[in-house]
Amino acid sequence: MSHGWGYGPTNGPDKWEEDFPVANGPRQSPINIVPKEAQYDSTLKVLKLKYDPSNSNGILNNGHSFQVDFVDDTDSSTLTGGPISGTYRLKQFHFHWGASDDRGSEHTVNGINFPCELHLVHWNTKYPSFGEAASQPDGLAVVGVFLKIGAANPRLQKVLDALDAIKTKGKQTTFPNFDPKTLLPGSLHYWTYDGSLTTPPLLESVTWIVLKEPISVSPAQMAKFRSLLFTGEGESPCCMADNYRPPQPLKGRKVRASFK
Ligand SMILES: Cc1cc(C)[n+](CCc2c[nH]cn2)c(C)c1
Ligand SMILES: [Zn+2]
Repeated sequence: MSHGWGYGPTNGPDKWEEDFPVANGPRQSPINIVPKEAQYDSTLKVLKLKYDPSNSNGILNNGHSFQVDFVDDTDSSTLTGGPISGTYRLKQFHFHWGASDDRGSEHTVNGINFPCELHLVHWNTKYPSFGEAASQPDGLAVVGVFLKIGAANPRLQKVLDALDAIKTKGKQTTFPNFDPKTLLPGSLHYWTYDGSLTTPPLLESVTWIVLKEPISVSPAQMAKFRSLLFTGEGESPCCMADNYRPPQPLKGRKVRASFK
C-alpha cells in the first residue's frame, strides 16, 4: 500500500499483507470461535481485573478507532489470573464496530457477528515497556467483550458523551476518573487462544481472552460510534465504521474455555 493502512477498498485488511507479511502468519487474529470445539480447561484460573479509575487519562481519535489511554507507570490497573502468568498492566481500551448492526465485531461466535467489540489492552510487566512487550509472544493480553443490541448501556454512555470532542483524526481530550470495570458483563467466563494484534503491525504477541457474555448497546448508542470520522479536520469526511478485521485461519490452534 503506497498510503497508510485502513479499512477501505484500497488499504483494507486484504491489502495489509503487502506491507505486513505476518498477516499470513500462524497465529493471526481475530478468529471465529466455535464453542462446541473449544476445550474446557479446568486449570484455567479466574480472571482478576483490578482497575484504578484515577489511572484513566485521555481519549483519542487515532484515525482507526478511538482509545481511552491509561497511566501505566505502576501496577494499579492490572490483569492477573486467567490464562496468563505474571502481571499485565492496562494500557488502553478501544472498540471496533460496523456501519450497520449486522457486523462490526472482530471475533465471531459460530459465524455470528456482533455490532461492536471492546478491547482492553494489557502488557506483560516482565518487559520494560508496552512497546517492548508488543513484540514478544507473551507480551500482550487483550480482553475482548462483545456488545449486543439491546437496552441503552448507561456505563458506556459516559464514553460516548466524550466523542463529540474527538470527532476527527488526531483529536484528543482529557478523560479522567473512568473505571473500565463498569464496561464488563456480570460473568467473566471466557475463551482464550494465542493470537495477534488485529491491526498493523499485526504482531503475534497477544493472549486473547474473549468473554462469553456480551454487554448491551442501544441502536442510538451505535449511531454515536458511527458519528466519528476516520478523516482529519478539513479533509472530506469519512464516517468511522467497519473498522474490523474479519476472522483469520485457525491454523491448528486450540481454543480453550474457562467454563463447561
Ligand atoms: C503496539 C500496538 C500497536 C497497535 C496498533 N495496537 C492496536 C492493535 C489492535 C487493535 N485491536 C487489536 N489489536 C496495539 C494493541 C499495540
Ligand atoms: Zn482492537
